[in-house]
Amino acid sequence: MIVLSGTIGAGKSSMATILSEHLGTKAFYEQVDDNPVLPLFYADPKKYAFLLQIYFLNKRFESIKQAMVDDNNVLDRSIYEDSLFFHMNADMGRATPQEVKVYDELLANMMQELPYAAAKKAPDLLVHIDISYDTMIRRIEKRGRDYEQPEQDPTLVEYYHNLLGRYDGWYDDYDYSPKMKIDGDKYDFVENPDDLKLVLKQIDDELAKYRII
Ligand SMILES: Nc1ncnc2c1ncn2[C@@H]1O[C@H](COP(=O)(O)OP(=O)(O)OP(=O)(O)O)[C@@H](O)[C@H]1O
Ligand SMILES: Nc1nc(=O)c2ncn([C@H]3C[C@H](O)[C@@H](CO)O3)c2[nH]1
Repeated sequence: MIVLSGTIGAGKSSMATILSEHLGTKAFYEQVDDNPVLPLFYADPKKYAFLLQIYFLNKRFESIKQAMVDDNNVLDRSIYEDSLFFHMNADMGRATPQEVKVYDELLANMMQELPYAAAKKAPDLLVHIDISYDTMIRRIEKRGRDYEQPEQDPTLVEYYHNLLGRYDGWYDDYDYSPKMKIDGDKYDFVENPDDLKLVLKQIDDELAKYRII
């Protein structure tokens, strides 16, 4: 299983489609447009942070179990990043210490089940798409989900800065599997075929290095 990571608008869903087609495997997407809790969370984060987290945890676990059935399926975001989101929200006062404790214990418990529920526990390769704040905002605007727009909710500027800041340390500390970074500012793998070729070559080389393909 290949897992994509990166902040909001990094290009994970786009890359999940591209990479799974390239490898002839399946993509497993994050539940976003059909997620009933996400708009509620953006409207009232304090009330809905915990519920949203349980929603994502449940859906993510389901996707991991399905994705791990066959080799080289591609997962749009890791379960570890959900925890990053929640801890950041908790530090912003949007979840109680009790909710954090329940979430952390539930996550640990569910992770212990993975070896039984699926062939193995960790991804084969983490592909992290790294983007700057400016690119993040441009992509969020380009995609146009109402509730993510800083124009509508100026508090999102600080939220997005915090999130990006946490991602740097998160990637450096990540050690569950081999990992690689893609420069999402430099390579427009969505609209530029030459950039796409270069990015796919970087991923193929890394997969070959670890004998994943
Ligand atoms: N490398 C890229 N070059 C140009 N446009 C891109 C690139 N990556 C993504 N985009 C565009 O940016 C927007 C966000 O991309 P996408 O939905 O794939 O991000 P994501 O990481 O899955 O976001 P989220 O975590 O919020 O679901 C889309 O409109 C997509 O077409
Ligand atoms: N609070 C919170 N916790 C998560 O685990 C999480 N995972 C994703 N998201 C939000 C970010 C994008 O708006 C949108 C799509 O990634 O969903 C999350 N929000």
